[in-house]
Amino acid sequence: MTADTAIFLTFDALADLSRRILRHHGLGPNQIEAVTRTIVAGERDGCASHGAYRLIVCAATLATGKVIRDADPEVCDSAPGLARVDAGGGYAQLAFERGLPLLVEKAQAAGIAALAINNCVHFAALWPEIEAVTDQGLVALACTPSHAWVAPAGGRKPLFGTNPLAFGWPRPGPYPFVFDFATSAVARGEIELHCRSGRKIPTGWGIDREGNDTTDPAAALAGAMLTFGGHKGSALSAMIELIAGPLIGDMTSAESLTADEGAGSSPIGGELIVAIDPSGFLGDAAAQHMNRAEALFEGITAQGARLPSQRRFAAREQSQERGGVTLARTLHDDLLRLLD
Ligand SMILES: NC(=O)C1=CN([C@@H]2O[C@H](COP(=O)(O)OP(=O)(O)OC[C@H]3O[C@@H](n4cnc5c(N)ncnc54)[C@H](OP(=O)(O)O)[C@@H]3O)[C@@H](O)[C@H]2O)C=CC1
Ligand SMILES: O=C(O)C1=NCCCC1
Repeated sequence: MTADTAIFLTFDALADLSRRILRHHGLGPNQIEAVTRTIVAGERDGCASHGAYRLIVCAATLATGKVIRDADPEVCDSAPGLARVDAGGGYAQLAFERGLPLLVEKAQAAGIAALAINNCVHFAALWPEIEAVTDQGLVALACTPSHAWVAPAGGRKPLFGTNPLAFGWPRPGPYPFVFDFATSAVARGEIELHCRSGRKIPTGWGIDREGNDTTDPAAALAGAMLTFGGHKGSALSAMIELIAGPLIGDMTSAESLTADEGAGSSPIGGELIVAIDPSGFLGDAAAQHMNRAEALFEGITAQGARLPSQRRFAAREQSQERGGVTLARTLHDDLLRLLD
């Protein structure tokens, strides 16, 4: 492992760098803005695997020709509780932004609604979307398949994606309750970052091509990743394959990898987002019951345990105080090279 120095970038400077890189690699203006918002948010919140590093992945994906660069997502009002966005082969971020108002309107009208994003390229963390829904006072759930990189518990060959599952609950104050995790032991991006910086990975994250435990990140990327929590993460991962794949008429992770044809793009397929309005079940009693939920959070933190996203929100506050983010110089250099 080699020592690395750091470089400070204001939020505007990082957004500007992101725009320049994405433009240089041919992405259209609306797509650039939506992607840039999540890149900056990820880095601001200390999410190294889904922040500025993703610009390297975006550039590689754009080079494969698998992203429709100027895709213009189309929203479709498909049923009283259902909305769809056809992402048109572009990134999921713009599709989500276009579909959000209809999802919120439907959840507020019916108490619950679901948004299916179809035909998108997905590389993002799910919490920005979750927070966009909880900002409207709604409970949120989101998931998406990826590429077949993860062995089912008891198996040794990749079948599932790293399939993130994210949940959000609106709370008084600035921050909702949010968790957002891969159903693999860790996001693939985290293993890629270990590979970049020459760090070993813990056992339990992946196995090599021969099915042996490995601490070598490159061997795990070439072999198979493992689910978190054994058969439990495996079952959740299967659920995500189903409800954000066939249920919404989109690809499983295995189908996404086949469609990739070895090009090395980010996953292609769909995402499912569900929004629930607490007053749908509770009417005027919603506030009273939402207060009871606060006792649960208090019960967690009173034991010295932390809430999921607490680290991320602390990182956000620190970034906001400083007005920007700190990037490893090696990463910054690699990003600048993307402009050559
Ligand atoms: N688009 C895609 O296809 C994919 C995207 N991803 C994204 O990758 C990201 C990282 O995933 P993953 O590596 O699994 O994430 P982590 O394991 O780092 O974190 C998962 C969640 O657990 C929380 N958490 C971590 N440690 C604790 C703790 N000690 N106590 C309480 N909560 C804790 C985190 O909060 P905190 O952030 O505060 O630490 C976070 O909400 C996610 O945002 C996910 O959406 C992953 C797979 C595929
Ligand atoms: O880190 C991961 O795992 C992934 N992130 C973006 C999309 C592919 C999987």
